[in-house]
This record gives sequence, structure tokens and C-alpha cells, in this order.
Amino acid sequence: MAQRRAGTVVFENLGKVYRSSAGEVTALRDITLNIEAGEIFGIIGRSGAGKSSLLRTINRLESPTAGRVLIDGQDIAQLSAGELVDLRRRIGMIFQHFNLLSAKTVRENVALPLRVAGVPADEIRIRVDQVLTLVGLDGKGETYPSRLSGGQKQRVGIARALVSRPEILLCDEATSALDPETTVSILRLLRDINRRLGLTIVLITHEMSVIREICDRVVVVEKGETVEQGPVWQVFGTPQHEATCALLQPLETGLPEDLADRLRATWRAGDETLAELRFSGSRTPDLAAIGAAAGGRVRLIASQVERIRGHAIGQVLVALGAGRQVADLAPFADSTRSIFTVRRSDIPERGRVIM
Ligand SMILES: Nc1ncnc2c1ncn2[C@@H]1O[C@H](COP(=O)(O)OP(=O)(O)OP(=O)(O)O)[C@@H](O)[C@H]1O
Repeated sequence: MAQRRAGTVVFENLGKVYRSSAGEVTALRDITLNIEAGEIFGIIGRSGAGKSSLLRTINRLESPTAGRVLIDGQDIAQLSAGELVDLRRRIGMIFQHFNLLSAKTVRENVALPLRVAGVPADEIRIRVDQVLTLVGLDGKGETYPSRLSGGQKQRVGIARALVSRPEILLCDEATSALDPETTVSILRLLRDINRRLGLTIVLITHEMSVIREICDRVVVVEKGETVEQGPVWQVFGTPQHEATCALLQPLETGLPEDLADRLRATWRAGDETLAELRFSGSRTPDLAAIGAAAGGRVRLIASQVERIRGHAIGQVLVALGAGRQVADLAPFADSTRSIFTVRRSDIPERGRVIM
């Protein structure tokens, strides 16, 4: 029988209700999801959506009040106390505020899980050196956390999570406290670790830019329920739910205002159409084909196309000459629309065109 890779997570009809003297809060409702071994899986949602509650059921920091969590096929609610300790060694976790011990050096922080597990000192030294090299912290072992930058602190957090050689790494808003440049370097490190070690990474975030940077698949959580899931390029290219569109909005740049103003002011006399070609992952922009379909009567105005996991997502704006239809371009994009058309009759005798 083929050996199954370790590191799968399955949520089956998961529910979580917090009960306190103040009343009940339903944080998760009927969540069913499969996370595959070796993938980078993103959980995104607005504040209070239930992301942390969901993530923390994977290592039983939270217990669900309905449904099951299976790790590599095993229902983790059934584990004994000793088995739970073993499970937590197989699942590393990193945090938004790093959770380092300030009175201990980098080396002591990273060594802690091995000390607790009773690993011999010689082996601890070797393994700590290995993970410090892996995360790019060679030579920082004797430094105290207060002398490190935010990005370096998170690297210590990652090293501490990896030193037990986990199969799954949970990332709880791991880059939310970092500046954009450091965020990118930490996300690249996580992707590099995922490729080199083949471990499953599950991350929660409220930023689509994080999902775009490293995730293979994503689920959108809203008010405790999953509202959309799929490969990242698909969710970016054809978002279905209002919550997804709202989360994607900060990444949308649209037509820059200055360009829009210039276009309105200088649009050529004669029938001309500003057409938008949208790419949502199935097609790749082919300017030669677009030019040929427009009979050469086309100008490129602006382009905002990015590649996500090998799929083109974004839009291309072109000006189509008189007599050319936006429909002529339909075969070359996932969808097309006319932004505005100026007809000769609309051009005032004098002055600028106002739209
Ligand atoms: N210990 C708790 N007791 C009571 N209610 C809780 C508790 N933890 C979370 N909640 C509630 O459960 C809901 C989901 O919270 P959760 O922290 O999982 O969301 P989140 O998406 O991670 O939010 P954020 O991005 O703001 O951290 C919220 O309404 C929250 O107030």
C-alpha cells in the first residue's frame, strides 16, 4: 500500500460555541475542510470571523463543541494526555508577537521545546545550529531578543517551531506586526521551508497580499462559516462572495486618477472606445492577437496583470479605433467590457470632452 504523507488536516462539521456568564458566542459553524499534506493553506476573514478559533482547534488549544478534527486520519479529541503532547510536537506554531522569552538568548529560546522533551544536550546543540542556519540566523545564538529586529524575532519563532521537526506549522497572523519588506522576507522563508522540508503550513491572516504571496489554496471565513474556497488564483480571479471582494479591495488599483483625467481630456476625436479586458486565470494576455483582432487599430493604455501560481490575473486597457467592437476582443480575455466610448458627435465644437 502506498504510504500516505503525514501532515493532513480534516475538519468535519466543526462547530465552536464559547459559553460564559455573559452568554454564548458561536465562533464556528459546520466547517468541513480538507488540508492536504505539504500544501500552504490560507484561512482569511475579517476581524472576528473565527480564524483563530479554527486554527487553534488543530493543536487542541481550543476544543470544538461540535464535529471533529482529524490529523492524518486520527480524531484528536480521542487522544490521551501523553498522545496530545506527542501531537503538539508534530505541530509547530508561530505567533503575531513572536512569544519569545526575553530573559533567554536566541539559542535558549529555540532549544526550549527540546529541553522540555528531554533531548540530550549534544543533540540539542546540533539541532539548534541546524535550524538557526535554516532561518538565516547564523551567529545570533547568543543574542537576546531585545537586540533583534521584528523580522529576526519572527525567525527565532520559526526556528523554535521547527526544532521539533514538525509535520505541520501553524502561523497565527505571523507577519501582521512586521513592515511590508520584512513581511515579504518572512513569507519567502516560510515558502522555502515548505519546499525544503515538505511540511504542511496553515496560516491565518486578514490580508489578501499574504495569501497571494505564498498560499496554494485559501478558504474565506465569514461569521464562523466558510463562504468560499479554492486555489488562490481562482479566488483572486473570480471572487464569488461579498466578503472575498471586500478583502480583495485593498489590492485593486483600478485606472489611476491622473491617467483617467488625461484620457478624458485628450481622447481622440472620432469614434473610439476604451475597452477593458479582464484576465481571471484561464487566459494569458496576447497583445499580438489582440492587435490583429482589432485590425491594428488599437493602443495599449494601461495594464495591471500579475501571475499567481502560473495564472494571469488582472486587466488590460486598450483604446479601440473607429469601427472596432469590444466584442472582437472577447476571445482573447476571460471577459471584456467597454469603459467609455467617444463618438464624433459627442465631441463639442470647442473645449474638452467632459465625462
Ligand atoms: N475565549 C472566548 N470567549 C468568548 N468569545 C470568544 C472567545 N474567543 C473568541 N471569541 C469570539 O469568537 C468569535 C471569533 O473569534 P476569533 O478570535 O476566532 O476570530 P478571528 O477571525 O481570529 O478574529 P481576529 O482577526 O480579530 O483575531 C468572535 O466573536 C470573538 O469575540
